[in-house]
Amino acid sequence: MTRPFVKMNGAGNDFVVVNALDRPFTPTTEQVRALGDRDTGEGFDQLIAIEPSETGDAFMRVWNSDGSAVETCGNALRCVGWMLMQASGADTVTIDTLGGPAVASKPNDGLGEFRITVDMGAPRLDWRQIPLSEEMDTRGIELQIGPIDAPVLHTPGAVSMGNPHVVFFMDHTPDDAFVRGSGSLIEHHPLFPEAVNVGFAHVEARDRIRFRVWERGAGLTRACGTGACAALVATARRGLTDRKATVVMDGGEVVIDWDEATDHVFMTGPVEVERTGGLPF
Ligand SMILES: N[C@H](CCC[C@H](N)C(=O)O)C(=O)O
Repeated sequence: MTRPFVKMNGAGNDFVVVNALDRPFTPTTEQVRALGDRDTGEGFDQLIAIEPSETGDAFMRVWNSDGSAVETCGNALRCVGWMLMQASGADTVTIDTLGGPAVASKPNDGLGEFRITVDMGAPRLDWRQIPLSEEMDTRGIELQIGPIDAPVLHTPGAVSMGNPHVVFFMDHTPDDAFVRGSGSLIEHHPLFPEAVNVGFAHVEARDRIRFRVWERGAGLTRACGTGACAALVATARRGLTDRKATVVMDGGEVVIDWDEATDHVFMTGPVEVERTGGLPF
């Protein structure tokens, strides 16, 4: 019995999204890796399953392309939110994740129907919530990165959006070699017991960040929604940006607004449907 899926992306971060509302979907790590292979499988950054939820409109389960099951995925929350609103006609939906609930809504920003706003909830900023393996001020953590002695990599910020992020404050936009080399070295650094998504934020203005990312379990991707949220929070905490900024990533841009009254982070950005298909299980 094949399982239909929709291939989607949010700012170029791409997903295979399967419907598990009527039938459980429990892929093995090897099956996820095989599906994620861009040469021999469907190819994706993350595999997403929409499951029933007791408390929300649906539960979103996330696997990285390396097969690791993770807490949440910001760009996928926009895609799943769009799908659920298309199916129900609702203007807002609540999506539960292992990283906490998120509320997706239509931004009505006059920029068309393929844009969704997600209330990502409050950032988690205590060292134990990232988590880090020792107590530190998460506005600027002390990170020794082996052979790399690049001053630009000193005292990054650490933020959790339900998943762990470290954000480096760059004076330029790094090239692929730097993102791959530094990101792959830092992703499994012992300071991060659950590993970490590695972001590089080049603040171009108080309301504009050029952001590149090496994702935990997926490598260099064209965008990372939770990473964009973490970048805004980390740069705002350092006084480098206002609490609202456009985050420009390789595959597109999102607007991140860290609301002072609620402490919630709101992300608005694009959704794209690429194609449909069927999985063999
Ligand atoms: N690689 C992430 C999961 C996907 C997050 C990203 N694609 C997003 O849009 O937030 C992690 O291991 O925490």
